[in-house]
Amino acid sequence: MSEPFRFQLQAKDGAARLGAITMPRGTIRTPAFMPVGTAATVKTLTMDQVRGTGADIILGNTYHLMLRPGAERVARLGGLHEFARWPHPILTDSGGFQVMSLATLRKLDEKGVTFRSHIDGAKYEMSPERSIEIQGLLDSDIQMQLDECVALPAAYAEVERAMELSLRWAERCRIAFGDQPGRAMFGIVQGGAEPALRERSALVLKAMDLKGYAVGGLAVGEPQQVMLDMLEVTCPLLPAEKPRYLMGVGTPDDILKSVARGIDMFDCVMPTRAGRHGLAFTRRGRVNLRNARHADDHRPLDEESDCPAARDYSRAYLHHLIRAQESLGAMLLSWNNIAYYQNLMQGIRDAIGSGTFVSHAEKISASWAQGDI
Ligand SMILES: C=CCOC(=O)Nc1nc2cc3[nH]c(NC)nc3cc2c(=O)[nH]1
Repeated sequence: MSEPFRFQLQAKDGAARLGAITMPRGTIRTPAFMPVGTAATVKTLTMDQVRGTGADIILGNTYHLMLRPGAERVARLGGLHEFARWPHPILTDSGGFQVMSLATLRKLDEKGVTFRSHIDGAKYEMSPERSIEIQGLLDSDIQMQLDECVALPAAYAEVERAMELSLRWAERCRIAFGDQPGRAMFGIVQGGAEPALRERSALVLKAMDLKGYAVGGLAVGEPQQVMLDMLEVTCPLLPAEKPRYLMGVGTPDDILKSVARGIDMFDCVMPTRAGRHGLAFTRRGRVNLRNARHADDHRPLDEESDCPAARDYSRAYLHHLIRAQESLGAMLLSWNNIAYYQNLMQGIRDAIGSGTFVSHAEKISASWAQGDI
């Protein structure tokens, strides 16, 4: 096979990049949005629906899957792609972030994190080596290093300690991952809102010559401008010929502004979580279907959409389903929102390809500001 993991930069428009990652299980068109498939499912949607929205890759969560159904069990069942019937690329997180936000009785030291399951209280130890082993058992295509992400604001010394630990863990993950053609391991740049720490983290990870680089430690409570400032510090220090992944981001506005600063990959629970709570993303802005003003509105969310959830159902019906807490409501809005995000990404890719990204981003943002829609 040709190069088993290849990132091609196809065009640039300012700092925005158009590219493609080619892997054995398929090609990921960048800038890319990765729907979050936490427990081997993109909540409420079939994988055919997810694929139908244009997604090239989904995200799986190591923390959830190691607890239930268990990494060894998923391996016995043929790996995550077979288990969940998603034959395309999957990126798995290392579990670190989830452990620190979901597990109880967590302890973190040089060797890794120890914690109790939020499901049954069982005790687990997660070292950098075990995190890579689990991601391999899941048959993950893009694996993440184990890292420590600190919530912001945080003291400089705390951010520095976590960043240096994450660098030592990156090296241990690099060694544990070894050489797996067709798979990739990404490093995660840490450093909080401190330019000097971001610079050190980026340069040390760059020297490890990894296949791709995530920017972590952001979208953890800081203002959007702080996040964007850290991207302007970090992205220029990362190798231009490697993909850059901004973790946990974000709203459509976050994505436009982060693409403009050199980010290639995104993941966020926003479209599916908001959908389950009745919030619809549309070309003209957000629509809260819980609101009674939709009770008699026979219009669909977007008559021009290629997604049935946006085109074929009245707002009145969606309002009814959400108010009645019918599961079809959560499914249709999650479907609409994932389709909206994928259409947003396709528009971004087309604009970078034609050198019109700046005006495209302005047009998209202006269309949201139409208020009452
Ligand atoms: C798939 C992700 C790979 O996860 C890891 O292995 N570690 C990791 N995950 C993060 C997830 C985040 N979500 C947000 N905001 C919603 N900020 C995040 C920051 C990190 C981070 O610094 N590290």
